[in-house]
Amino acid sequence: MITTALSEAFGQYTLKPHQIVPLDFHSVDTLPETHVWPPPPGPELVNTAAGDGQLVFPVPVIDFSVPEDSSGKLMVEACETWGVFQLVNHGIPLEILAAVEAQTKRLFALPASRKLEALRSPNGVNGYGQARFASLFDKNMWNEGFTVMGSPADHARKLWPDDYQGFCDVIEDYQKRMRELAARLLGLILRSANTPAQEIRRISSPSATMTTLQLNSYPPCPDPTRAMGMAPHTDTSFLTLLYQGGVKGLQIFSDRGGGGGGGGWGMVDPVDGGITVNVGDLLHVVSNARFHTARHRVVLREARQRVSVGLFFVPTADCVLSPLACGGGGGEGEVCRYRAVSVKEYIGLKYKGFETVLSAITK
Ligand SMILES: O=C(O)CCC(=O)C(=O)O
Ligand SMILES: [Fe+2]
Repeated sequence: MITTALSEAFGQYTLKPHQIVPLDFHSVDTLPETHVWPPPPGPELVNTAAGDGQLVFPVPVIDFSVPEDSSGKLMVEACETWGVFQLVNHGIPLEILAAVEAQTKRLFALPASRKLEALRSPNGVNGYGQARFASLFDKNMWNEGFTVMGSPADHARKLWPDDYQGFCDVIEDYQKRMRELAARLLGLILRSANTPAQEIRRISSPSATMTTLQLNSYPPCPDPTRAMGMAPHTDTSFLTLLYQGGVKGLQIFSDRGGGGGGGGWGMVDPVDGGITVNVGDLLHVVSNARFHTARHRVVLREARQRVSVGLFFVPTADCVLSPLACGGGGGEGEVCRYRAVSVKEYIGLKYKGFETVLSAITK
Protein backbone atom coordinates (compact mmCIF):
# COMPACT_ATOMS: atom_id res chain seq x y z
CA MET A 1 0.00 0.00 0.00
CA ILE A 2 2.82 2.33 0.92
CA THR A 3 4.56 1.46 -2.32
CA THR A 4 1.43 2.40 -4.22
CA ALA A 5 1.24 5.79 -2.54
CA LEU A 6 4.75 6.71 -3.59
CA SER A 7 4.32 5.25 -7.05
CA GLU A 8 1.30 7.49 -7.35
CA ALA A 9 3.42 10.48 -6.46
CA PHE A 10 5.87 9.65 -9.26
CA GLY A 11 3.12 8.41 -11.52
CA GLN A 12 1.83 11.96 -11.90
CA TYR A 13 4.80 12.45 -14.22
CA THR A 14 4.52 10.08 -17.13
CA LEU A 15 7.72 9.69 -19.11
CA LYS A 16 8.28 9.11 -22.82
CA PRO A 17 10.11 5.90 -23.81
CA HIS A 18 13.21 7.81 -24.95
CA GLN A 19 13.41 9.32 -21.47
CA ILE A 20 13.53 5.84 -19.95
CA VAL A 21 15.60 3.68 -22.33
CA PRO A 22 19.35 4.01 -21.76
CA LEU A 23 21.85 3.91 -24.59
CA ASP A 24 23.19 0.46 -25.45
CA PHE A 25 26.58 1.45 -24.08
CA HIS A 26 28.37 -1.59 -25.52
CA SER A 27 27.35 -0.62 -29.04
CA VAL A 28 29.18 2.72 -29.30
CA ASP A 29 32.87 3.56 -29.48
CA THR A 30 32.59 7.34 -29.60
CA LEU A 31 30.55 9.61 -27.38
CA PRO A 32 27.25 10.43 -29.16
CA GLU A 33 26.29 14.11 -29.37
CA THR A 34 23.23 13.27 -27.25
CA HIS A 35 25.61 12.47 -24.37
CA VAL A 36 28.03 15.41 -24.64
CA TRP A 37 27.63 17.82 -21.73
CA PRO A 38 28.77 21.44 -21.91
CA PRO A 39 31.79 22.12 -19.71
CA PRO A 40 30.58 23.31 -16.34
CA PRO A 41 31.12 27.05 -15.71
CA GLY A 42 33.23 28.77 -13.07
CA PRO A 43 34.19 26.94 -9.94
CA GLU A 44 32.74 23.70 -11.26
CA LEU A 45 35.88 23.45 -13.42
CA VAL A 46 37.73 22.12 -10.40
CA ASN A 47 37.94 18.66 -11.90
CA THR A 48 38.92 18.73 -15.53
CA ALA A 49 41.79 16.33 -15.99
CA ALA A 50 41.10 12.64 -16.19
CA GLY A 51 42.93 10.64 -13.57
CA ASP A 52 44.44 12.08 -10.45
CA GLY A 53 45.07 15.65 -9.37
CA GLN A 54 41.41 16.15 -8.47
CA LEU A 55 40.20 17.93 -5.40
CA VAL A 56 39.16 15.49 -2.70
CA PHE A 57 37.00 16.80 0.12
CA PRO A 58 37.92 15.67 3.61
CA VAL A 59 34.42 14.57 4.55
CA PRO A 60 34.44 12.85 7.95
CA VAL A 61 34.89 9.10 8.20
CA ILE A 62 32.89 8.03 11.24
CA ASP A 63 33.47 4.78 13.09
CA PHE A 64 30.12 3.36 14.16
CA SER A 65 31.71 0.96 16.65
CA VAL A 66 32.45 3.76 19.12
CA PRO A 67 29.78 4.73 21.68
CA GLU A 68 26.80 6.43 20.05
CA ASP A 69 27.22 9.57 22.13
CA SER A 70 30.39 10.44 20.30
CA SER A 71 29.53 9.06 16.85
CA GLY A 72 26.17 10.89 17.00
CA LYS A 73 27.88 14.19 17.72
CA LEU A 74 30.26 13.69 14.79
CA MET A 75 27.35 12.86 12.51
CA VAL A 76 25.53 16.04 13.48
CA GLU A 77 28.66 18.08 12.74
CA ALA A 78 29.09 16.35 9.38
CA CYS A 79 25.42 16.94 8.49
CA GLU A 80 25.80 20.63 9.35
CA THR A 81 28.97 21.16 7.35
CA TRP A 82 29.21 18.82 4.36
CA GLY A 83 25.84 17.08 4.45
CA VAL A 84 27.87 13.91 3.92
CA PHE A 85 29.97 11.46 5.91
CA GLN A 86 31.34 7.99 5.38
CA LEU A 87 30.54 5.27 7.86
CA VAL A 88 32.85 2.38 8.75
CA ASN A 89 32.25 -0.50 11.15
CA HIS A 90 28.60 -0.09 10.30
CA GLY A 91 27.68 -3.70 10.94
CA ILE A 92 26.85 -4.66 7.34
CA PRO A 93 29.23 -7.56 6.60
CA LEU A 94 31.63 -6.89 3.76
CA GLU A 95 30.54 -10.16 2.08
CA ILE A 96 27.06 -8.71 1.78
CA LEU A 97 28.37 -5.53 0.15
CA ALA A 98 30.41 -7.71 -2.22
CA ALA A 99 27.37 -9.87 -3.03
CA VAL A 100 25.24 -6.82 -3.88
CA GLU A 101 28.02 -5.46 -6.04
CA ALA A 102 28.33 -8.80 -7.85
CA GLN A 103 24.57 -9.00 -8.50
CA THR A 104 24.57 -5.40 -9.72
CA LYS A 105 27.36 -6.16 -12.20
CA ARG A 106 25.59 -9.35 -13.25
CA LEU A 107 22.44 -7.37 -14.03
CA PHE A 108 24.10 -4.63 -16.07
CA ALA A 109 26.25 -7.14 -17.98
CA LEU A 110 23.09 -8.59 -19.56
CA PRO A 111 22.47 -7.81 -23.24
CA ALA A 112 20.49 -4.59 -23.81
CA SER A 113 17.57 -6.56 -25.25
CA ARG A 114 17.25 -8.56 -22.03
CA LYS A 115 17.46 -5.49 -19.79
CA LEU A 116 14.74 -3.83 -21.86
CA GLU A 117 12.40 -6.70 -20.91
CA ALA A 118 12.50 -5.25 -17.40
CA LEU A 119 12.12 -1.61 -18.47
CA ARG A 120 10.40 0.73 -16.03
CA SER A 121 6.89 1.59 -17.15
CA PRO A 122 6.25 5.24 -18.20
CA ASN A 123 4.69 6.13 -14.87
CA GLY A 124 6.30 3.47 -12.74
CA VAL A 125 9.18 3.41 -10.31
CA ASN A 126 10.49 -0.15 -10.43
CA GLY A 127 12.72 -1.65 -13.08
CA TYR A 128 15.46 -0.84 -15.55
CA GLY A 129 16.06 2.59 -17.09
CA GLN A 130 17.77 5.95 -16.99
CA ALA A 131 17.75 7.86 -13.73
CA ARG A 132 14.16 9.08 -13.28
CA PHE A 133 15.21 12.72 -13.27
CA ALA A 134 16.96 12.28 -16.64
CA SER A 135 13.79 13.65 -18.27
CA LEU A 136 14.60 17.08 -16.82
CA PHE A 137 17.79 17.52 -18.86
CA ASP A 138 18.43 18.05 -22.59
CA LYS A 139 21.45 15.78 -22.57
CA ASN A 140 21.58 12.14 -21.54
CA MET A 141 23.72 10.87 -18.74
CA TRP A 142 26.24 8.07 -19.01
CA ASN A 143 24.48 5.69 -16.68
CA GLU A 144 21.86 2.99 -16.45
CA GLY A 145 19.87 2.08 -13.37
CA PHE A 146 17.56 -0.44 -11.80
CA THR A 147 15.10 0.67 -9.13
CA VAL A 148 13.59 -1.53 -6.45
CA MET A 149 10.71 -0.43 -4.27
CA GLY A 150 9.29 -3.36 -2.36
CA SER A 151 10.06 -6.73 -3.93
CA PRO A 152 12.39 -6.96 -6.95
CA ALA A 153 10.84 -10.29 -8.03
CA ASP A 154 8.55 -9.11 -10.85
CA HIS A 155 11.30 -7.33 -12.73
CA ALA A 156 14.05 -9.82 -11.84
CA ARG A 157 11.95 -12.62 -13.34
CA LYS A 158 12.01 -10.77 -16.65
CA LEU A 159 15.79 -10.52 -16.51
CA TRP A 160 16.48 -14.14 -15.55
CA PRO A 161 13.28 -16.17 -16.09
CA ASP A 162 14.81 -19.34 -14.63
CA ASP A 163 17.32 -17.91 -12.25
CA TYR A 164 16.13 -14.81 -10.44
CA GLN A 165 15.95 -16.07 -6.86
CA GLY A 166 19.65 -15.51 -6.07
CA PHE A 167 19.34 -11.85 -7.10
CA CYS A 168 16.16 -11.38 -5.06
CA ASP A 169 17.64 -12.99 -1.93
CA VAL A 170 20.71 -10.77 -1.99
CA ILE A 171 18.77 -7.60 -2.75
CA GLU A 172 16.05 -8.21 -0.17
CA ASP A 173 18.54 -9.01 2.56
CA TYR A 174 20.56 -5.89 1.73
CA GLN A 175 17.45 -3.72 1.64
CA LYS A 176 16.35 -4.97 5.07
CA ARG A 177 19.74 -4.45 6.72
CA MET A 178 20.24 -1.04 5.15
CA ARG A 179 16.77 0.05 6.17
CA GLU A 180 17.53 -0.86 9.78
CA LEU A 181 20.83 0.98 9.60
CA ALA A 182 19.22 4.06 8.03
CA ALA A 183 16.52 4.18 10.72
CA ARG A 184 19.16 3.86 13.44
CA LEU A 185 21.26 6.63 11.91
CA LEU A 186 18.32 8.98 11.51
CA GLY A 187 17.24 8.38 15.11
CA LEU A 188 20.76 8.95 16.38
CA ILE A 189 21.30 12.11 14.34
CA LEU A 190 17.99 13.63 15.44
CA ARG A 191 18.56 12.64 19.08
CA SER A 192 22.06 14.08 19.02
CA ALA A 193 20.55 17.31 17.63
CA ASN A 194 18.23 17.42 20.68
CA THR A 195 15.04 16.59 18.82
CA PRO A 196 12.30 15.49 21.25
CA ALA A 197 11.75 11.74 21.32
CA GLN A 198 8.08 11.90 20.30
CA GLU A 199 8.98 13.90 17.18
CA ILE A 200 11.64 11.39 16.23
CA ARG A 201 9.15 8.56 16.64
CA ARG A 202 6.51 10.37 14.64
CA ILE A 203 8.62 10.97 11.56
CA SER A 204 10.87 7.91 11.56
CA SER A 205 8.65 5.05 12.77
CA PRO A 206 8.44 1.99 10.47
CA SER A 207 4.90 2.93 9.40
CA ALA A 208 5.96 6.47 8.44
CA THR A 209 9.04 5.55 6.42
CA MET A 210 10.01 3.42 3.45
CA THR A 211 12.97 2.74 1.21
CA THR A 212 13.87 2.72 -2.44
CA LEU A 213 16.95 0.93 -3.65
CA GLN A 214 18.76 2.23 -6.71
CA LEU A 215 21.38 0.14 -8.51
CA ASN A 216 23.53 2.29 -10.81
CA SER A 217 26.09 1.43 -13.44
CA TYR A 218 28.45 3.83 -15.19
CA PRO A 219 29.95 1.85 -18.08
CA PRO A 220 33.47 2.59 -19.37
CA CYS A 221 33.14 5.76 -21.47
CA PRO A 222 35.02 6.60 -24.70
CA ASP A 223 35.27 10.32 -23.80
CA PRO A 224 34.80 10.58 -20.04
CA THR A 225 35.57 14.25 -19.46
CA ARG A 226 32.83 15.35 -21.89
CA ALA A 227 30.21 13.02 -20.48
CA MET A 228 28.21 13.21 -17.24
CA GLY A 229 27.79 10.14 -15.06
CA MET A 230 24.92 11.63 -13.09
CA ALA A 231 23.87 15.27 -13.28
CA PRO A 232 23.98 17.52 -10.21
CA HIS A 233 21.05 16.93 -7.88
CA THR A 234 20.00 16.58 -4.30
CA ASP A 235 18.16 13.47 -3.10
CA THR A 236 14.49 13.57 -2.08
CA SER A 237 15.16 11.54 1.06
CA PHE A 238 15.78 11.90 4.75
CA LEU A 239 19.08 10.07 4.34
CA THR A 240 20.73 8.24 1.45
CA LEU A 241 23.09 5.37 2.20
CA LEU A 242 25.37 4.78 -0.76
CA TYR A 243 27.75 1.94 -1.39
CA GLN A 244 30.27 3.26 -3.91
CA GLY A 245 31.88 -0.04 -4.77
CA GLY A 246 35.45 1.23 -4.47
CA VAL A 247 35.59 3.24 -7.74
CA LYS A 248 35.66 7.00 -7.33
CA GLY A 249 33.31 9.31 -9.20
CA LEU A 250 31.00 10.87 -6.61
CA GLN A 251 31.47 14.59 -6.08
CA ILE A 252 29.69 17.01 -3.81
CA PHE A 253 29.38 20.75 -4.15
CA SER A 254 30.50 22.69 -1.14
CA ASP A 255 31.04 26.29 -0.11
CA ARG A 256 34.28 25.01 1.36
CA GLY A 257 35.64 23.94 -1.99
CA GLY A 258 36.84 25.65 -5.12
CA GLY A 259 39.47 27.90 -3.59
CA GLY A 260 38.40 31.22 -5.07
CA GLY A 261 35.18 31.51 -3.05
CA GLY A 262 31.72 30.64 -4.29
CA GLY A 263 32.29 26.98 -3.67
CA GLY A 264 33.22 24.11 -5.90
CA TRP A 265 33.05 20.39 -6.54
CA GLY A 266 35.21 17.84 -4.79
CA MET A 267 35.39 14.07 -4.70
CA VAL A 268 34.14 11.89 -1.90
CA ASP A 269 36.69 9.12 -2.29
CA PRO A 270 35.19 5.88 -1.07
CA VAL A 271 36.93 4.34 1.93
CA ASP A 272 37.27 0.55 1.88
CA GLY A 273 34.08 -1.17 2.97
CA GLY A 274 32.55 2.17 3.94
CA ILE A 275 29.08 3.48 3.30
CA THR A 276 28.64 7.09 2.18
CA VAL A 277 25.73 8.74 3.98
CA ASN A 278 24.22 11.96 2.71
CA VAL A 279 21.50 14.26 3.94
CA GLY A 280 18.54 14.54 1.57
CA ASP A 281 16.12 17.45 1.08
CA LEU A 282 13.57 16.13 3.56
CA LEU A 283 15.97 15.96 6.50
CA HIS A 284 17.15 19.43 5.53
CA VAL A 285 13.51 20.59 5.77
CA VAL A 286 12.70 18.95 9.12
CA SER A 287 16.01 20.23 10.54
CA ASN A 288 14.93 23.76 9.56
CA ALA A 289 17.96 24.03 7.24
CA ARG A 290 20.40 23.15 10.03
CA PHE A 291 21.49 20.09 8.06
CA HIS A 292 22.89 20.63 4.62
CA THR A 293 21.23 18.77 1.72
CA ALA A 294 24.23 17.60 -0.24
CA ARG A 295 24.25 18.59 -3.92
CA HIS A 296 26.11 15.85 -5.71
CA ARG A 297 26.95 14.46 -9.14
CA VAL A 298 28.94 11.63 -10.64
CA VAL A 299 31.87 12.27 -12.96
CA LEU A 300 33.64 9.65 -15.03
CA ARG A 301 37.28 9.53 -14.16
CA GLU A 302 38.31 5.90 -14.29
CA ALA A 303 38.53 3.70 -17.35
CA ARG A 304 36.61 0.87 -15.70
CA GLN A 305 32.92 0.42 -15.02
CA ARG A 306 31.67 1.97 -11.79
CA VAL A 307 28.67 0.63 -9.93
CA SER A 308 26.93 2.11 -6.91
CA VAL A 309 23.96 1.11 -4.81
CA GLY A 310 21.89 3.80 -3.11
CA LEU A 311 19.31 3.22 -0.42
CA PHE A 312 16.95 6.15 -0.08
CA PHE A 313 15.31 6.31 3.33
CA VAL A 314 12.18 8.39 2.83
CA PRO A 315 8.95 9.27 4.61
CA THR A 316 5.82 7.80 3.05
CA ALA A 317 4.07 9.92 0.42
CA ASP A 318 1.27 11.14 2.69
CA CYS A 319 3.56 12.33 5.48
CA VAL A 320 3.34 16.02 6.12
CA LEU A 321 6.68 17.46 7.12
CA SER A 322 7.65 20.78 8.60
CA PRO A 323 10.68 22.02 10.50
CA LEU A 324 10.65 20.28 13.88
CA ALA A 325 12.37 23.14 15.67
CA CYS A 326 9.43 25.48 15.23
CA GLY A 327 6.46 23.18 14.89
CA GLY A 328 6.13 22.40 18.59
CA GLY A 329 9.15 20.14 18.52
CA GLY A 330 11.40 22.20 20.80
CA GLY A 331 13.96 24.83 19.85
CA GLU A 332 11.46 27.58 20.70
CA GLY A 333 12.10 30.96 19.22
CA GLU A 334 13.69 29.64 16.08
CA VAL A 335 12.46 31.24 12.85
CA CYS A 336 10.68 28.67 10.76
CA ARG A 337 12.31 28.54 7.31
CA TYR A 338 9.84 26.25 5.53
CA ARG A 339 6.10 25.75 5.43
CA ALA A 340 4.52 22.34 5.98
CA VAL A 341 4.53 20.13 2.89
CA SER A 342 3.48 16.56 2.16
CA VAL A 343 6.04 14.29 0.56
CA LYS A 344 3.76 13.86 -2.42
CA GLU A 345 3.46 17.60 -2.95
CA TYR A 346 7.21 18.01 -2.52
CA ILE A 347 7.91 15.46 -5.27
CA GLY A 348 5.51 17.36 -7.54
CA LEU A 349 7.22 20.69 -6.81
CA LYS A 350 10.61 19.14 -7.50
CA TYR A 351 9.54 17.98 -10.95
CA LYS A 352 8.32 21.50 -11.70
CA GLY A 353 11.40 23.27 -10.36
CA PHE A 354 14.27 20.88 -9.88
CA GLU A 355 16.71 23.51 -8.63
CA THR A 356 14.22 25.81 -6.94
CA VAL A 357 12.02 23.43 -4.98
CA LEU A 358 13.26 24.57 -1.58
CA SER A 359 12.49 28.19 -2.35
CA ALA A 360 8.98 27.11 -3.36
CA ILE A 361 8.34 26.04 0.25
CA THR A 362 10.37 28.82 1.90
CA LYS A 363 8.26 30.95 4.22
O1 LIG B 1 26.61 6.71 -8.04
C1 LIG B 1 26.74 7.53 -7.14
O2 LIG B 1 27.80 7.66 -6.51
C2 LIG B 1 25.62 8.45 -6.76
C3 LIG B 1 24.27 8.01 -7.22
C4 LIG B 1 23.20 8.99 -6.86
O3 LIG B 1 23.45 10.11 -6.55
C5 LIG B 1 21.78 8.58 -6.88
O4 LIG B 1 21.47 7.44 -7.29
O5 LIG B 1 20.94 9.42 -6.48
FE1 LIG C 1 21.79 11.07 -5.53
